[in-house]
Amino acid sequence: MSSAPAMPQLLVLPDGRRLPLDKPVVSVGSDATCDAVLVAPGVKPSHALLFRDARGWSVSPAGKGCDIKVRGRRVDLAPLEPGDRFRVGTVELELIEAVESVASDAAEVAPRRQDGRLVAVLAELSSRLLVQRPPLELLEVAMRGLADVVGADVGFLVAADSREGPRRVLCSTGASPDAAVVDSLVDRVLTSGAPVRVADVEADAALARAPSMEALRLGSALVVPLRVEPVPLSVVYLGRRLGAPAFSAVALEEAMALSALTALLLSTRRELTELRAQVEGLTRRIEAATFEGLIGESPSMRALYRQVERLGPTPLNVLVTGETGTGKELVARALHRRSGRRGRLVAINCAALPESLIERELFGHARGAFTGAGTERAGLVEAADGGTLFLDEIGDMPLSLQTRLLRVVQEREVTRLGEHQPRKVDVRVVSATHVALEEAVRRGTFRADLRFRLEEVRVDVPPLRARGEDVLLIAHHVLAQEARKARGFTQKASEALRGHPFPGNVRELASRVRRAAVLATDELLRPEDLELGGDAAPMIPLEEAREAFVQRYVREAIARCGGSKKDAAAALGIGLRSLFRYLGEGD
Ligand SMILES: Nc1ncnc2c1ncn2[C@@H]1O[C@H](COP(=O)(O)OP(=O)(O)OP(=O)(O)O)[C@@H](O)[C@H]1O
Repeated sequence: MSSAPAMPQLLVLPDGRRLPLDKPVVSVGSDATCDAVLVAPGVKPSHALLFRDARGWSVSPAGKGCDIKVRGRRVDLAPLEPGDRFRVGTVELELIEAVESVASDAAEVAPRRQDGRLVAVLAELSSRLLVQRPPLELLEVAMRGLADVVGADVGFLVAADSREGPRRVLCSTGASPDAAVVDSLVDRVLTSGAPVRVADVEADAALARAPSMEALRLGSALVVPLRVEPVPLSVVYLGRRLGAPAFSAVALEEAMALSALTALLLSTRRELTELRAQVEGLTRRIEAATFEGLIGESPSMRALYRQVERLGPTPLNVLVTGETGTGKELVARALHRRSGRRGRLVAINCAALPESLIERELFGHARGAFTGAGTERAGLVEAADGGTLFLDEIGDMPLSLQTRLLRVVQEREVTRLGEHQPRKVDVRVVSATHVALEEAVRRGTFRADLRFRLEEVRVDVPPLRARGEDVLLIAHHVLAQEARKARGFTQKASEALRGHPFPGNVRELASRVRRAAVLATDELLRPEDLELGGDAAPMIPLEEAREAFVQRYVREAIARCGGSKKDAAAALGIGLRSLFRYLGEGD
């Protein structure tokens, strides 16, 4: 930049258009936001980037799989000379020098700062963020942008892992980098975090002898902090050569503003990257933790999957028990799918229909069996022949119908209403209940013989609050299905989900997440979005509240012990096994 201004260059597009290369980085691709938009086979939305540095222009692919050929050879990075042709996908482009008049205009104005440069640099940085360049590359764009905006002849990005740690030059523009790392100005800014402007180096004898000033023959310098990951501490060092106008106070302000904006953009990018990684990690976990539509990786759910795998192929009638919304119907369907039975799964909810309707639906009827029975009709028992009959809320089956049902399970035959001749059926019955059938038997509302027939084996579905992290996996799964703006949960929301007792179990969780996803406007859902603030918690039985509190307290203790369950158990005065039990992760 200190030498005579280079001749402006143009990029010649296939249709003859000439794009002036008047910013430090020019993007090429099929996306409308690119500087050079090329809609052609083999051109990716963001395909190539042209950079300008002290040596001139270079071209590089904008991402993986973006094919670029210079002089017939595939390249990852190649310098470009005027007259060079290169291929982006199937399209050939050419770099040429601008005509004399443009060059002389530029030379006449010879601007140290060009209008719109700041905006161009920011636009460049944001568009790079969108194509997910590695952070170091982004820092380089930021550093080059800063140098460009303030009209510096040289620029370095110097980083250190600690205030006293060794300094490293991560990237530079305009000069060999070694000089800056031992500079006292760099030390000063790295230690204090405050920017420094030296308007006239020669006025300060000590500074004038500083290695960078001597080696690079600098007349003025700006050093500004840049606080962004992945380097804990970094500074941008900008210099103008002896004889050039000194950096003004405005230049320092501009450099600071751009540095702050860069930091903001890069930290947003980091948050987004983290969120993406979190979502990808969870998606993989969800895939690995899914069994026949049930999601869960907790020991209790894994035990359930094993039980379903074992029982599925047997002819045993299964009673599925569990609180409301725990997934009993999903378990019944899993049992059917794992049964290998060729018939259908036919379901009926015994609590949802009046007695007469259940009777007709289940057992079918002959023509004229009752008023309105214009035609004969097979019932659900027959429809489930060769398959599975799922009787949901079996505890609500009216006593009068229980005898007929007993015949189905005991004799394997069904008699339609209005008929006398039984028909043979081969059904396996899976029933579900959220109330204890023993209790119903004791009260006299359920036949003991029917209970034993239906409960040849029992599968207990655990409540959601006893499934540890499963709540988060299911929450993420529901959120992903909604495909709204919200893509994850804040740390606090995750904690609130883990701590909530969920009396309505998975159904309650799913509806909370769905509602929050529809209403929320941010990328991360907060506890308030899920209505998991203190007051909104529903009243629950004391025993459940106690369990939930203990679980939350134990989790908090683990967090306070830096994640060590052993230390947390010791601090709480309980054994490790008890700690796991309180966490709902079994003995
Ligand atoms: N482990 C799970 N993973 C993902 N989704 C689940 C899981 N368990 C249940 N669900 C979903 O939660 C909802 C309620 O499940 P389901 O109807 O099977 O519960 P249920 O115990 O039969 O309820 P009820 O006692 O009210 O009949 C359904 O939308 C179901 O898909």
